[in-house]
Amino acid sequence: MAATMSSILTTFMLLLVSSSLVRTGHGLSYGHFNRSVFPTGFLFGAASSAYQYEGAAFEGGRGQSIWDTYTHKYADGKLSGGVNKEGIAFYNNVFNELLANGITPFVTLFHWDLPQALDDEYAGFLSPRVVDDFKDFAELCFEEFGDRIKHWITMNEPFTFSNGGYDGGFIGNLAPGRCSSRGICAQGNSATEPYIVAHHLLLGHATVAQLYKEKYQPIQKGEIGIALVTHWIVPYSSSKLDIQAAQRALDFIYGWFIDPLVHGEYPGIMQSLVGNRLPKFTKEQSAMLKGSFDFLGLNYYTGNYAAHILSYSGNISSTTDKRVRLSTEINGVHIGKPTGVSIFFDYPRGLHDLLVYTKERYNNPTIYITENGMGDVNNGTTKHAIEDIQRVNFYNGHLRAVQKAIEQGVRVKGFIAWSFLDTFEWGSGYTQRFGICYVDFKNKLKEFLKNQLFGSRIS
Ligand SMILES: N=C(CCCS[C@@H]1CC(=O)N(Cc2ccccc2)C1=O)N[C@@H]1O[C@H](CO[C@@H]2OC[C@@H](O)[C@H](O)[C@H]2O)[C@@H](O)[C@H](O)[C@H]1O
Repeated sequence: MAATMSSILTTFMLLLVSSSLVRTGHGLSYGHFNRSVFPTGFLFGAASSAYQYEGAAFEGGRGQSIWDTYTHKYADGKLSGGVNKEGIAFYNNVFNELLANGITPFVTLFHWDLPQALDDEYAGFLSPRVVDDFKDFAELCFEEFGDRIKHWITMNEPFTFSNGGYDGGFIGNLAPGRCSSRGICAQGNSATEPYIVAHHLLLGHATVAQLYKEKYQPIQKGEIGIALVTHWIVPYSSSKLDIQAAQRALDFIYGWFIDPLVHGEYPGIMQSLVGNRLPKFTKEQSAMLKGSFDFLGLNYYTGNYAAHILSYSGNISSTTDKRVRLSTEINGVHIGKPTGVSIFFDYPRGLHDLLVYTKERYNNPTIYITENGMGDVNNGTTKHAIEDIQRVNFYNGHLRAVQKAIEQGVRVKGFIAWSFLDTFEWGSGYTQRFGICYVDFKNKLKEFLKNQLFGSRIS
């Protein structure tokens, strides 16, 4: 199976902050708030991912991934099968072009598009065999690109891949579309498979991080990390049960991955509530996991309220195990300003609180915000879309939240917006626009800079 780079996370200079938006015409008067209020060297960027951006599903020697199967049904592989030289050439061109334009690439090795051949051969991340193939793929990338790529992210959101792909996740089903509900999924077991997949994702991450730090980092002088995601979770009420429920939700969503990375073990509450359905790390695996990152990538989109529930109906699953009811409103009042995505609300306080929580609970790690953004519904006019005032206000709020956390000692080194362009949004297709640049899907994918940000049209 030809190896294909799973995704590229690149940093573009995000002009939003550096243009210090002081415009009265649209009420966009933010006063003196621009990149100078951030530490010297603070990175601003915008993100992409291979499956969501590239298309060319059958070109350039590219192998099929589980997302090709998933979208083509509903909508490549081992190195022993040979290396796709066209793929290597493609990414050499991408990286060289970025660097030639003063852009620093952050490269994510796995952004959910597992080669279909590995899913066919041994059920992908349900098998420990994936760890060796992921290591081989990562080593190829370090060899081919490590002379120029100095910021590596092993994988994007292992939570979302585990929960969305194997438990009919919160943002809807993701590939490979396995879960317990036979009305939704043809196969799968939500009670066990999310935990098995997450376990192998963590071992894959730790194996690749160990390889890089032992064999490549001394020579290539780069850094390696992982990108995690969580909503910020607020207790639904001040009751002790709801306060405990909020912590439980964070442990089941965020702690599921950051605890093994920082402490070498799953959260205690997961071990007690999931029991023997939760895989166990050997002593060696625990030691390999603990501290297996130079930085943490954090993806943040919204806040949720958490209320305790005594029991749950339906299938036992990684979602119901936490015995929490998540919601986005209390008595009809939403946690933040609504966006074009019905489950995401503009709640910058949550990003601040998540950053301080991470500093205080997980030994103040180096952090990059590797994704933050809002979706608006793809049903307006192009003119309206490139005005994009709500997005400017969204980023203003979230950048201020980051700046406040930095002032409180959180070691945030960069902010990368999701996304550079409007793109394919997984289960939502092309119905939600997250781009800081507009793409006219009906007119040869013409790209537009946003008036508020850049004032003119490109290409
Ligand atoms: N979409 C995600 C996952 C965010 C949701 S996962 C999140 C964490 C969390 O606490 N919860 C709540 C939760 C947790 C557990 C159980 C139930 C509910 C989540 O669901 N991440 C990034 O978001 C970007 C925007 O994703 C869109 O978000 C809105 C969806 O409607 C749309 O389909 C999706 O593409 C993607 O394009 C990137 O590829 C992806 O890395």
